[in-house]
Amino acid sequence: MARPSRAMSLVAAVAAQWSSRVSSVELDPRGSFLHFALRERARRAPREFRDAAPGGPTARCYAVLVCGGDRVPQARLHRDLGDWLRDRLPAGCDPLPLSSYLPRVRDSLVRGYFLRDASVSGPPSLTEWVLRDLHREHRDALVMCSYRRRRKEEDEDGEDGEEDEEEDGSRWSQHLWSSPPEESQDKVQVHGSSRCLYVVPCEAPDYHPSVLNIANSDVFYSLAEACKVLEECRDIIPESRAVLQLVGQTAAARQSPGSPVVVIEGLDATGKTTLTQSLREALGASLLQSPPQCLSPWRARFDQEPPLIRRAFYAVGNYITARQMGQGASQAPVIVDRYWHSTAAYAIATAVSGPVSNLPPEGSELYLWPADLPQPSLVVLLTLDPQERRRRLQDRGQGQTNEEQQLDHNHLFRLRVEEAYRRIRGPVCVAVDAAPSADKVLQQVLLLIRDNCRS
Ligand SMILES: Nc1ncnc2c1ncn2[C@@H]1O[C@H](COP(=O)(O)OP(=O)(O)OP(=O)(O)O)[C@@H](O)[C@H]1O
Ligand SMILES: Nc1ccn([C@@H]2O[C@H](COP(=O)(O)O)[C@@H](O)[C@H]2O)c(=O)n1
Repeated sequence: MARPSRAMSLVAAVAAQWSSRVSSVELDPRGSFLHFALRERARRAPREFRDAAPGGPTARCYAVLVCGGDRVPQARLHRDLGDWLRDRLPAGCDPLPLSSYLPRVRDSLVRGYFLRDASVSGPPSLTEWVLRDLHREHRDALVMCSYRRRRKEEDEDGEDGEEDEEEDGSRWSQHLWSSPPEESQDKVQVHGSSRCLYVVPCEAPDYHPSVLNIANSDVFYSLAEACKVLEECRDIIPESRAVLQLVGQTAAARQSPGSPVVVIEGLDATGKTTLTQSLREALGASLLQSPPQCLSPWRARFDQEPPLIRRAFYAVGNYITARQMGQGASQAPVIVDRYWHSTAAYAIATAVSGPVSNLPPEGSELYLWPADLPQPSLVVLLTLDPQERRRRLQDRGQGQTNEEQQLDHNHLFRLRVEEAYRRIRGPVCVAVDAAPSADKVLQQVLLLIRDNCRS
């Protein structure tokens, strides 16, 4: 695993803020969460925590949070960490996505994994040995904690005289690993002071925790913000230099081209390629795409990267396409296959899990168009029912990208992408049913262009 290079500062900051932070564990991809907070006074752990935690006197849970170092190596460490843990941990100890954040505080979220260890062999169990190795190697980049059930005799009455009535203990405590765990006793040193914190109930957050960090981590609202990420990648991903060079050659795009610019959006296999080609012929238009052709040599490379880097690449692609739009539209109409709506909708729908209700609320600034990105004259969203889309995908018989496969397998993800498309503002997209024949869809879109675009 790659190591983030510097800074203990965020690690220390997170450790110092425990009693203000909320932890949210994603129990399954359908979006059910366990939320808990930490307090110094003894209290019962929330019911969901007790239900999720394994039973038995040696049961432990663990949290591993990635929060030291610069954001690029941090994002890559988080990506690698999940696979690393899955490869090494015993069966039944699957890493669950964990977010730790200050409620309603933008950019306060740090990510990691929550582990439930039901081993009867410990402590220390095999899981704990694996985590000790990890901690040794990434002490500057990871915050690690263990959680254990309290024995009845350990605690006095808790808040409001609440007693720990259950025989096996309904209180759980968190212990932060800051000294080498082998040397630690029951109470692990917490940045110089010895204390344990109790796992306590808390309110569910207003929105999905990831919403706090979407701006300029998943969705970039200016060329400068996207380029900053690629600049930070220069040494780790040499291909980012080539991409930055191309952007450097991109003169500021013109905001008001002469002829209409029409963007066609939609999920895979909804008929974008078919329609854009027919529109080109029908209107004598030029045809563009985002990401633009000139970025094709690097696309697969950036598709392997975590969202921070991958999304910055697609964001930059829109600005290059925008310049081409400005040039093309001075002569004839321009048709564009995907643009900003795709970049933002997929990014938001991936950052947020679970049902559509977990998306940032309608009207959120996260759906706003970047001020420095030229807007097209019209955005058409092709919609198709899932069965027909799957049939078209199968008929076409090409390989699918990971995200396409996810769309197929994950009904909720598809719904989130479609809803995010609809919520984006700048130009809003006009939905067109793509189920009729290709010619009928073409005729309908030609009508829309005639009614909505000045030439
Ligand atoms: N209106 C239509 N009716 C029936 N089949 C269609 C229609 N439009 C396109 N198809 C067929 O559906 C398949 C997918 O179409 P197309 O490649 O145009 O979609 P796409 O949105 O560009 O996909 P991707 O985003 O994955 O490139 C193709 O086999 C195409 O021939
Ligand atoms: N403007 C864009 C275009 C695409 N993406 C990402 O690429 C995937 C879909 O691309 P296809 O070639 O299959 O059409 C999709 O998963 C998006 O994440 C983008 O972000 N911005």
